[in-house]
Amino acid sequence: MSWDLEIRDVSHEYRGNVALNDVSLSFGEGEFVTLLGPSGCGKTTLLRAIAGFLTPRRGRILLGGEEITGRSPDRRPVNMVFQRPTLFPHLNVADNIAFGLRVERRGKQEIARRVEDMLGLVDLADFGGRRAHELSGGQMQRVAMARALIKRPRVLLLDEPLSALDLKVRLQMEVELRRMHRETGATFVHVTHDQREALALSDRIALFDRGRLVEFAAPEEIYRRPNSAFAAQFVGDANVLPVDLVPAAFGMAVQLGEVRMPTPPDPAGGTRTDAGPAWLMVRPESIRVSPVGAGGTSGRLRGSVLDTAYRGDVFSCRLSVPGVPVPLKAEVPVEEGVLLDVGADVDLAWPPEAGRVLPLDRPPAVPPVPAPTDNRRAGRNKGSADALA
Ligand SMILES: Nc1ncnc2c1ncn2[C@@H]1O[C@H](COP(=O)(O)OP(=O)(O)OP(=O)(O)O)[C@@H](O)[C@H]1O
Repeated sequence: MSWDLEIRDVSHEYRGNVALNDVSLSFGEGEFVTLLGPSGCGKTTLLRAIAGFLTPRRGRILLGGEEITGRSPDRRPVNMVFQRPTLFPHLNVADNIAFGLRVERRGKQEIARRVEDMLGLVDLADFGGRRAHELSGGQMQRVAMARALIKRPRVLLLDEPLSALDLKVRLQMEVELRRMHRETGATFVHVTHDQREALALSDRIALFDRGRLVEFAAPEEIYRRPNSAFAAQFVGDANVLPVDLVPAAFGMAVQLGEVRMPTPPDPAGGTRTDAGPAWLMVRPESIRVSPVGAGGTSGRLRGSVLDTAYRGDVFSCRLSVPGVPVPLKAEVPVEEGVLLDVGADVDLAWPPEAGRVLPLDRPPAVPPVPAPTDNRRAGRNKGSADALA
């Protein structure tokens, strides 16, 4: 039997406040799926409905082909790990992990064997005798994982389990989570609003916006070929630029500010034929920035540097382009040594396939373009933030 998890037409409101709006999704057995989206978009509500902590107003949830929508949490092969683990303070790590099996009245030997397996799985083999207050945040979260996994759930629900941890521990735990997922073979359903974490962990990402599922695809697909301006901006913070599609000699052209360019090739094979406003998506790392006239880019698209931030391997910079109401974000590799003085004029270019035309579904949140500054103080981070200092 296959333990696929199916969410069918699920909607939920809290006293008239819509949290989930007709969501349908199915996860294959053993998949690692992340529910991603901004705060309040309904991720936790869906997780709680899968766990059995709430029954959605409408729709059905099936596991292995069997309906579990109204079943109590203890009667579904599902377990949950919370953002902040609550371990029993009077029990040591091994007893905390064993707790669920003791409630099930399993034999002593079986419990001891399974606890040992779990301590190994979460890499805490020598920690069985410690108390909760003798553990770091990351170690507590590992104990919580072991406690949830010891009952061999078919589905493990993870409610932002890494968000309270330091960045370094979080990165380490990401690797560990993937390993635990591989070793247990359970379906992992993980909630986060951190798009970087979702990209790093998931087989597929379900992206939510205001209670609706807006995209469900593999990380690379969402990153490279998002289907909406919202997805492009939420995952990876792409440039989403207002453009006009205008008829040209062969098909359509894209009018960006004062520059007209060919429409990017559409990987789906379709060709846009409807003229009018649209969004053009370009990732910051796809934009090549060069001094005016250099590198044969012929200066079709010219901008000036608004500000820069040194990030170790790249300079993140924002550029103002005439006729474009939002700043363009670009990442310039440090070794290219491009002079990025604030106010400097630069040529911008990107390969045609790096652009993507998106429908005008919803205006992305657009920060106003700050006035260029001529602040040229020494130091690597330059620009409008300095001007405020
Ligand atoms: N118990 C509740 N009573 C009333 N409204 C609620 C309740 N729980 C959640 N909501 C509302 O339902 C919507 C969805 O909430 P939910 O917690 O599912 O979002 P989320 O995406 O998990 O957000 P976050 O990332 O902040 O946890 C929000 O508008 C929230 O205010």
